[in-house]
Amino acid sequence: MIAMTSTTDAAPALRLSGIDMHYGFVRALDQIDFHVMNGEVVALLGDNGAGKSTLLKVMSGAHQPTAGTIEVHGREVEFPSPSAATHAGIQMVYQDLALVEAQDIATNLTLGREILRKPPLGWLGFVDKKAQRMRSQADLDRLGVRTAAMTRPVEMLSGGQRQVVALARSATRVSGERSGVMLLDEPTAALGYEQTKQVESLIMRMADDGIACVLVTHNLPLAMEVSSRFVVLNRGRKYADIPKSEASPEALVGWITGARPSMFA
Ligand SMILES: Nc1ncnc2c1ncn2[C@@H]1O[C@H](COP(=O)(O)OP(=O)(O)OP(=O)(O)O)[C@@H](O)[C@H]1O
Repeated sequence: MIAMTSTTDAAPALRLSGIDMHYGFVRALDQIDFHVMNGEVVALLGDNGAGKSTLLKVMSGAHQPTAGTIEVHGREVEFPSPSAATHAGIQMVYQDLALVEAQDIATNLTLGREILRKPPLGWLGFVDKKAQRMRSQADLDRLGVRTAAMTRPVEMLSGGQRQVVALARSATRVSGERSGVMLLDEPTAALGYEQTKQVESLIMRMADDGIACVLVTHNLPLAMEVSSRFVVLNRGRKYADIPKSEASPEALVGWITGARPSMFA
């Protein structure tokens, strides 16, 4: 259920306040405040077990927080399920796990937004494969993504190519939505140089289109390249919130390893 309060355009695309999350006796998140504006890429950094994935799962409706509130464009919301978050314009990239192996790239890119053939075949649910291929290719061209031929089944793609297709699919779903928020969990894990560069430019293009992006990654060069702000978690607490102008790789490593004192304790 989505509870509505007032909305303002200056409000963050997504804001979390006072978020606690427990796994049994483990306190994975402790009073986390977080926000991301439209057109901003926020890197969520931290050592193993810091709470990054848990926070992303709270944002995507996969986990319900023990305490705290979530707002989308100034409206207080509740995400009892991932579909409630998707309905509010929040897309989580599930990488290759959510692709349909036996189907081709175009079919995967248009899942849930199929183009039907003209009636009467369209009334019976027959899809227009040619139109789907053309739209998928146009979407990928617009996003600057190059993969295999649109007719290639996903099961014949490399792990890296699958990741790029999954990311592109989320990008096409979220683009054009005023409140679009993209959640990316390690989007370049297992990617080669060329595909990592494609993912970098895809993230920057989404931000240019006004999409709010939250990037969880251990890949500091990627984070430095695309992010406008860096939020560091440490043992479930927000440890630092650093604008790009103050961030250097050395400083970020210092915050991640806990060597520097907290600005926000
Ligand atoms: N399903 C679970 N059950 C119990 N504890 C969990 C579960 N998932 C995560 N945790 C614990 O919650 C804390 C935060 O884990 P989380 O996966 O969010 O960290 P992370 O920052 O994403 O780590 P990594 O970089 O290693 O993926 C850790 O102490 C972890 O052991």
